[in-house]
Amino acid sequence: MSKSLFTDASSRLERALKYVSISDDAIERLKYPKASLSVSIPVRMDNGTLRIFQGYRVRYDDTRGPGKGGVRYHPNVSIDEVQSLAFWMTFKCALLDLPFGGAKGGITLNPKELSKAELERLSRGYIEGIADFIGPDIDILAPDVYTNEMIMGWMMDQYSIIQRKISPAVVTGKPLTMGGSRGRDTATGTGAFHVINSLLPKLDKKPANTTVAVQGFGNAGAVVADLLAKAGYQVVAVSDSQGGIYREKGLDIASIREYKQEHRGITAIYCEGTVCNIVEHEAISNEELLALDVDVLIPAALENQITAENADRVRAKYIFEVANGPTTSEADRILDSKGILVFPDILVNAGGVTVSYFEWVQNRSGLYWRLNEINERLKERMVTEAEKVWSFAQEFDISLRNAAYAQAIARLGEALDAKGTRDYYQNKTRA
Ligand SMILES: NC(=O)C1=CN([C@@H]2O[C@H](COP(=O)(O)OP(=O)(O)OC[C@H]3O[C@@H](n4cnc5c(N)ncnc54)[C@H](O)[C@@H]3O)[C@@H](O)[C@H]2O)C=CC1
Ligand SMILES: O=C(O)CCC(=O)C(=O)O
Repeated sequence: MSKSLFTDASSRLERALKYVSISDDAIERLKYPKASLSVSIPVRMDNGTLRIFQGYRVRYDDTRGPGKGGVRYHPNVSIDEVQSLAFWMTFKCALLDLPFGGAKGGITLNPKELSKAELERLSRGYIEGIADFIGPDIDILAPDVYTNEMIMGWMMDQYSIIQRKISPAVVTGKPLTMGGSRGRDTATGTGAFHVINSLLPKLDKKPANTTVAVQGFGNAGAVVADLLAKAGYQVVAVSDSQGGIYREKGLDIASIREYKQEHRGITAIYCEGTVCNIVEHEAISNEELLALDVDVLIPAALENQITAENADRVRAKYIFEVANGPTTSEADRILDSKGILVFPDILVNAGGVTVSYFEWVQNRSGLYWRLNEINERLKERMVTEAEKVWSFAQEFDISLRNAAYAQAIARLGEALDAKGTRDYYQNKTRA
């Protein structure tokens, strides 16, 4: 039987514990999710029938602050996946020193099959189901795969209706007009760009002689591809769920982004003003993209993409994980034995939750920041944490993943011990 995603995810905790000293009580607490909720969501479809959808929210840990994490709409969403994503959020928020714990949510569906009205009823129904489990000081939602600012707006509105007060801080990634933050839509890709652009020079890589392939051309992948191309990197391949495109001379990412917005798919296109032409390229599968002979590979779609089955075929020198959990722990060992450096998800994709934190702060203070203030603060945080992970890995000669986890675990251990085990309270209530 294959390992569950959560078993695989938690093996990262086990491995990194070697490099940090925290109490046995804290270790035990970190092995289990604090609370999980599963809800059935009845939705009246446009044709009059009633359909029941399955939704989840898991709050993995809230020792350092309220739970924080996105909501995914995807056919493969399961409690195992949501729990793993909530686990990763816990270590990500601790690594970036954000005053949040980790949480995540999801609904099992193919959102492309629903009309806009059905999606709205579903999103509001999800909030009805989990309203008692979330809140600005309890657990705060955000976008993830196949959810966006429109959906976040509906969720925030529904929560406010239930509470009978405007509660913008319960959801981040909202439309600007509903209290969203400038820069949240591009934050994940922008944060990843800063990590890549600040760490590659340490490996003597300059943009012009660095080729890049990006798997997943959504909110996270398209933005990082665009920023890398603008900075002079050679982005030679990109893909979405339908497959990918490869062009040895490099792709015009800005034109491909525009094309994708209008047509939903991707093609190698070059636009000058209003004139666009499809340029010669090779159509490749997602599997082929992962095996391209490039310097940098950026998985930015889903988990479990680089596994024991295909890790041996990876030829990139550096992997920057923009997706959550794209590399399995067995694949990690194979990549390591081939000398491929993996820059871990909990560092590389943390720009999204960092600007979500800024949005939450703005909602609570009522004072809204300019885009350049957001981007400067984001850059400063990402570069600082990337440097710390890099130096820790160098100092102890360990993988970047172990270095990132060790630092996050140290912060979590400190917070768990500061709260104590609450034995006194529990014994008293039992007596
Ligand atoms: N949106 C955010 O703020 C954050 C997202 N992430 C992670 O980044 C990854 C991507 O998320 P988003 O860009 O937000 O989602 P999105 O919904 O905006 O885009 C997903 C992209 O992946 C493509 N895709 C789906 N299945 C694929 C497959 N099997 N192979 C190749 N491409 C596939 C889709 O066509 C789409 O282009 C996820 O792992 C997510 O958890 C991580 C941190 C923050
Ligand atoms: O912005 C957030 O709160 C969380 C984004 C997210 O789901 C993630 O980082 O995986």
